[in-house]
Amino acid sequence: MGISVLPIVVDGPAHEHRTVCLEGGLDLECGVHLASLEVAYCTYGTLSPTRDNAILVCHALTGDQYLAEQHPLTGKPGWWSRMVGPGLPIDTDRYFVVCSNVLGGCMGTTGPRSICATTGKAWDSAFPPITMHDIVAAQAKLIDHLGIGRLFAVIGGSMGGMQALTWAADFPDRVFAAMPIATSPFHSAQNIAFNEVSRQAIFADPDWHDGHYRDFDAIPARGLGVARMMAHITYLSEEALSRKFGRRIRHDAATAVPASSSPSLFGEMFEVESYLRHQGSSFVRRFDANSYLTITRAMDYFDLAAEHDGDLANPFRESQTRFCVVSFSSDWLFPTSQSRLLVRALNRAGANVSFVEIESDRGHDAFLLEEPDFDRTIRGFINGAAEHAALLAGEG
Ligand SMILES: CC(=O)SCCNC(=O)CCNC(=O)[C@H](O)C(C)(C)COP(=O)(O)OP(=O)(O)OC[C@H]1O[C@@H](n2cnc3c(N)ncnc32)[C@H](O)[C@@H]1OP(=O)(O)O
Ligand SMILES: N[C@@H](CCO)C(=O)O
Repeated sequence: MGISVLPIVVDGPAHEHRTVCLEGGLDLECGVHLASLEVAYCTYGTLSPTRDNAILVCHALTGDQYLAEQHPLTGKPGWWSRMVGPGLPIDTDRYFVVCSNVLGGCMGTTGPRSICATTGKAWDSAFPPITMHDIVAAQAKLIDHLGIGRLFAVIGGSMGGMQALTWAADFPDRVFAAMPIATSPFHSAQNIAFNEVSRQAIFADPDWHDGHYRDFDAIPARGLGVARMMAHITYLSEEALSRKFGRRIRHDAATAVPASSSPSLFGEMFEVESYLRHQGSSFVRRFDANSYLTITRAMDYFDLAAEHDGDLANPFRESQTRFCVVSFSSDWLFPTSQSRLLVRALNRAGANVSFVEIESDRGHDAFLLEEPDFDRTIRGFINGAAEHAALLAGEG
């Protein structure tokens, strides 16, 4: 197995960034065999001699492995820097934390930008369709490579929560505790609809070139930017947008973030428009359109009950995993009602499950923000699971 190790940087908890080429490639659910599987990942903390302290953190749709240190493209802190580190709720003094870029991504793990072994060219839009099971299977190969049998915990928000659930369903003996956050056991019709609008925005961009835009030295920046603008609205809430911007007009419209195509009508724009343009244009600088299409599709396919004879309890029967399901009260993208469905199914399956709805008016992305109750919930669940593990070890 080939490994490249990037230097440790000292802007967060001690960590390593690596890309590993995993032998044997990966058989995808669609029937395609990926001859080469590379996984880019970051680790924080130290694996215990008994290898029982590993926490896998799974990222959301546009996240990546830069969990708790500076992002190389944006220069910003890792997306969960406030959650992962020494003494933080996911405490790197106690736990060995792993976060990998998902299969299909664009930050080093095999995805549309990778070279197809058969053609010798980048896959681009010919990258095969993948599922949440494929994403998790690639992570499982990484966890094997790290010599970890059972993960102490798998934690993730949004699409990261879909991965946490898939881990518990596909590898019940390898997950001691699971925390699916702001997520759902299936992607709803409304969410598929939003994804489809995003995809159509990309396809409508004249720089799309059937997904082979890189051959034309182009990127479908307008389409991808609009896709992100639209999606970003779904990550917030009416309250959050009203509080941030209300109906305020941006008076320095001339110097505001430019629109990707047309000028602002009437020479002025609302602050919220400027904000969304900023979100769209900064996203385009860090993400690839084909990865966006690949991963949104994987989310759309996700439906754990449908795969198990229509009963969501089925994948969790016999499960020994401790679950803590977390939702946010103002999350209308992955509403609490979907978490409740999951909790009911876990109860029917006889699983060990707790459920917390965090009061927040900041919408879906609240899981990325400062929410003291949420921090306490994560810390409490991890501590409780550790006590349980110690008890079991004592009994054994
Ligand atoms: C789980 C994972 O894997 S993480 C997923 C990938 N990461 C993300 O999705 C993070 C991107 N998302 C965000 O930044 C989301 O906005 C949030 C909700 C998480 C952050 O919320 P907040 O910290 O409240 O930041 P906010 O939403 O106000 O956005 C701040 C940005 O908007 C800009 N901004 C704010 N107001 C305006 C305005 N009127 N006009 C233009 N830009 C504006 C700020 O300058 C800042 O820009 P920067 O990010 O380039 O520094
Ligand atoms: N804002 C996060 C969560 C979306 O579910 C992301 O872009 O990945």
